[in-house]
Amino acid sequence: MSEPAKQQEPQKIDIHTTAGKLADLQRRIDEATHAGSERAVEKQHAKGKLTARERIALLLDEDSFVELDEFARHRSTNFGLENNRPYGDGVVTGYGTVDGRPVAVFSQDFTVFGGALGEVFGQKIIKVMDFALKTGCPVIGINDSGGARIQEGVMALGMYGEIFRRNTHASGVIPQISLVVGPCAGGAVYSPAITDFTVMVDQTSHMFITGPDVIKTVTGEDVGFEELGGARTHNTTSGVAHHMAGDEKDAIEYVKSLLSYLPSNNLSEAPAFPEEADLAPTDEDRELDVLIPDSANQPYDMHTVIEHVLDDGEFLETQGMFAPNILTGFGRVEGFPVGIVANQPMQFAGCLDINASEKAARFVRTCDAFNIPVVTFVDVPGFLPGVDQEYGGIIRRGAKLIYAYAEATVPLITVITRKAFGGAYDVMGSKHLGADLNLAWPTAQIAVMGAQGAVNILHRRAIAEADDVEATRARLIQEYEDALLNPYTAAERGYIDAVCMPSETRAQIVKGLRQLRTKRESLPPKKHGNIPL
Ligand SMILES: CCCC(=O)SCCNC(=O)CCNC(=O)[C@H](O)C(C)(C)COP(=O)(O)OP(=O)(O)OC[C@H]1O[C@@H](n2cnc3c(N)ncnc32)[C@H](O)[C@@H]1OP(=O)(O)O
Repeated sequence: MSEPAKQQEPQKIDIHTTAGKLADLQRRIDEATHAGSERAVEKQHAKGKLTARERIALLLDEDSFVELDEFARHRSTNFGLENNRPYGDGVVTGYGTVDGRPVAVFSQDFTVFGGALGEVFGQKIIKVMDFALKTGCPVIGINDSGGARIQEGVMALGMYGEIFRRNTHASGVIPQISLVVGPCAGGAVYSPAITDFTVMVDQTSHMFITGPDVIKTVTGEDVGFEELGGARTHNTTSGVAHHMAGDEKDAIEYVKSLLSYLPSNNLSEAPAFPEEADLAPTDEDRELDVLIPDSANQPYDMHTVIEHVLDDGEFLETQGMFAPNILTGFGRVEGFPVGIVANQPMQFAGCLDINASEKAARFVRTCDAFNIPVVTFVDVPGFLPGVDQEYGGIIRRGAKLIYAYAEATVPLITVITRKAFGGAYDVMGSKHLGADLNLAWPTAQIAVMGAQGAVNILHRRAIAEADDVEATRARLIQEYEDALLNPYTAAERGYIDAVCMPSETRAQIVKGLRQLRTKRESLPPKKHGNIPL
């Protein structure tokens, strides 16, 4: 249990006078803002962590924070809790602005009851979430907590359930961002998991359902906090987190950057800084004309393509450390936010696998929910082969990406830079799934499969019977490449709207997005779809 906050010297305040009542309020405010003991604050700082209020101060514009429920406190009498009733009950909630735009925030205070969530604590979070939903502003949850307050039992669990329900109802209506800057354990992890983005800090953030001790007892596995649920693990292995920050300041800056691309709610426009682009190809644009290697097996960095298209080359990557074979993130074109999805030939040759499919699907749905156009860059040789992929459910999990593109009604522009083979061609924002503008570079190869595989299947017998096997194979490969590995067969059928020079890509995307700004499309009415989960 936390130490009671250091009591101030009793002041001679006559609360029967106006001056006394004002002084009494001041005293209470002071008590509320110093709810955690000095020792607990020192411990917090010693761990390299900020306090709940310091975090809010860093996140919000100066002097913009308006606190709610500062004087709320628990009414629990279990285990002597009645002798320790700090104002605020261990969570600071309220609203304010980030870059002048309204947001709601809750910040769990580890210096009070280890940030553990009780009934009143939960009610405060619920209230501020409801407030955010009613006013249509993003909610940022700062998580640093020992989880359900043990002394309050089922009331704490009930509150978590209420929070999860609100997270779900707010999903796709207002942006929800979780900053995990300390422990977030047990079922408590499911609130951040439902939100749109989770940001963690290296070494000081931990998320897990069951901790190392329980795991050791149940399964015998030896694992430390960091390896089990640290920021690196959730950014590289589980995909739970979207960014690993070096410290809390960096984490908060990332949250602010994310907010700069997102609208306040699903009915409002994302922040834009319109600036008419110069469409004449520049020397920088022409760098793309020499990007694609002559050999189809040689990789290149898809970041280069993305940065050539986005304003000032600025790309805010999400889940940059997870499934690096696909890139997702935000940027601007002519000052308007866009979401980017792109195969990355530098990793697994850009193949789609389970992780990449889920990462991209979630991102496309986030963009669609918040009316942010999606620009997709395609260089995909297919799905990653492997028994573990099949057993892991690549069929149902890969299907999520199809589902995400097919139900998206935001402007969709797709550019095929090189390979678009097999089912992966369909999946990656194809015309057939509903993309509005599909472009291809002259280097595009749109086909059922690559030349080697195709020739082995189509001409197995001819190759086996040939006098010169290698020469025959080479000739057949050449024939296949010349006949099918190009963008023109697709262009003949209108599956590709235009084949353009790589250096024209930026101008094509600018013009396309201008035209699509008035796009309106709706899906058949239904309660909700049944995305393969
Ligand atoms: C639907 C949601 C269901 C759930 O949340 S189930 C999960 C329940 N929570 C847990 O199992 C985590 C319990 N806590 C811990 O393991 C550790 O406290 C934790 C989070 C790793 C932090 O460790 P340390 O940094 O060493 O800090 P510490 O243990 O000294 O804790 C600081 C003060 O906070 C208190 N505290 C932490 N978790 C609490 C809880 N759940 N309920 C009530 N009090 C809790 C702890 O007793 C300590 O108090 P004090 O400063 O000694 O007075």
